[in-house]
Amino acid sequence: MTALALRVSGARKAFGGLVAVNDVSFDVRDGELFALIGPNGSGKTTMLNLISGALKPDAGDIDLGGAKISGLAAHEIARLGVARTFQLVRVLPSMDAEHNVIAGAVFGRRRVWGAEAHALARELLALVGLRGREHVPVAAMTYIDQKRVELARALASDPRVLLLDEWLAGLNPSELNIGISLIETLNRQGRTIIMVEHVMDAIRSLCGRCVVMSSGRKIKEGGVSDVLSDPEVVQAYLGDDEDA
Ligand SMILES: Nc1ncnc2c1ncn2[C@@H]1O[C@H](COP(=O)(O)OP(=O)(O)OP(=O)(O)O)[C@@H](O)[C@H]1O
Repeated sequence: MTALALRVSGARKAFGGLVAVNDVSFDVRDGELFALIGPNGSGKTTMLNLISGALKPDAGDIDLGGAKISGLAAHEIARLGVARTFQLVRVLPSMDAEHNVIAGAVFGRRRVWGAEAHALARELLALVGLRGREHVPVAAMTYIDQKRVELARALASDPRVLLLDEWLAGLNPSELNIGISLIETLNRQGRTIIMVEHVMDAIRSLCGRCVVMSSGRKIKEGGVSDVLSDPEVVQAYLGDDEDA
């Protein structure tokens, strides 16, 4: 059996009276492509923020490769091997694509500099479909290309766990197919990925296991096809539609 990459045990985070993440636990093993799903506002992004250290849990523990990371600062967690993309892309707009990726290489787990960092950046930009666009300022790129840059930057740190927060959102159907096969390629290369996603076809085709959150709680965990046909899960999503 492969090693444990990430363990979340009893994580809790409240914003005032609102418990956004309520006693959530799950394990992700090395090499897994794992989904965190649930209706809008169920706590998925907050859970990613707890893992990456953008927020500190009020209770519970998060371990990376068996070592406790909860409570550490975000930059320390990044160094230890957690990288992420954001729901609303965060790139350095005045810099070109290559320098954005180099920034990831410098601050992550794999610290490379100089010519090695440039070569790594070019390799990763090619992997995400941006060969030949290394020197385009990111501000001049389309949204999908900015997402690609952000993903390449996250990969540049060689993370043990990669967090993708709705990376496929906003893509048109052909971009979506490209995005899905890119994530599949990353996982086939051995990358451990936790994806928060609303595109269910992508979850079905990509992920082995998932956790479903609703109102801050984990309501289901298991194989994707079993979980998505579970009546409680269907009801959680239908309830969300009625609220919308
Ligand atoms: N910084 C914050 N301050 C106060 N409330 C917050 C904060 N961040 C999130 N929340 C609230 O916590 C709850 C969970 O939000 P979160 O963004 O984690 O959900 P989500 O499942 O990622 O939603 P979506 O699918 O819409 O992105 C929501 O009610 C949200 O309004």
